[in-house]
Amino acid sequence: MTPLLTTKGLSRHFGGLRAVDNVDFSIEPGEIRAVIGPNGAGKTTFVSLVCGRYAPSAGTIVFDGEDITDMPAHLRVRRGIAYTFQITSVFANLSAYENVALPVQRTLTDGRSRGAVRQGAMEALERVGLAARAHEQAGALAYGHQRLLEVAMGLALKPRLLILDEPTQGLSDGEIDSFIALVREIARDATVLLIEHNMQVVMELARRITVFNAGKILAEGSPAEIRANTAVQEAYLGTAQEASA
Ligand SMILES: Nc1ncnc2c1ncn2[C@@H]1O[C@H](COP(=O)(O)OP(=O)(O)OP(=O)(O)O)[C@@H](O)[C@H]1O
Repeated sequence: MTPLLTTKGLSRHFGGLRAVDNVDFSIEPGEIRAVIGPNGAGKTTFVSLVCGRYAPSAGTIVFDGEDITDMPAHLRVRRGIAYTFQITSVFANLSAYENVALPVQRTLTDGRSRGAVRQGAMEALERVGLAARAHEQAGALAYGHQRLLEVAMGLALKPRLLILDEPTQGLSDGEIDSFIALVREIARDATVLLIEHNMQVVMELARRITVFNAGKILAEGSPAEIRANTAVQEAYLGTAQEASA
């Protein structure tokens, strides 16, 4: 199968720091891929390069056969790459509906008809279970609902690749279970790249896991392979266990 996204030798330096260092990565269409690794490993920087928020210091990015290395972020959105931020980024003073209507408008090239905006926005809110709260002010929603609203904002772009950066951070156990079901549903027609610290979410959702450490890919494999990998245990799972002990 032809990969949906491939990076070759992708690097981003901040002064002397190699935040992302010579990364060769690829993801197949329809996959749910988890990206894990200790704090500061370079995960957010890596996906920021993919979505065009940062320019790489070196390397190439190919999306669906097209070299997008130098493409501005808004054109990558048009190609189907959507990114939801690590930190809640909803517009607090707008309604849930208005938050989702904005990205819907970005996808419409046909004069932004009100009917099409409404349909796209309501569809995205329904998928995350927020349709009944469409007219509530986003800033007044519960934290878990704000995170779901962000996912709806990503879905409103009708992405082919949806990048979720720590989407379950701050969610309750019940909300995490619903979130797992939601990502499975999203993956029926999109590829999902998920940066995630919660290992239960990672192990349940991902077919393959990519482990970052110090800007490089330390390991890649199935959940079982990653669990059994001693280098990963030392670099990440070990510290995670210590942290939760
Ligand atoms: N804009 C920036 N300027 C300077 N250094 C940066 C910048 N963005 C990230 N870094 C540094 O790059 C390294 C990688 O950071 P990054 O946020 O990509 O890691 P991460 O794996 O996403 O971590 P976390 O799990 O904590 O989100 C860190 O040392 C970070 O301090």
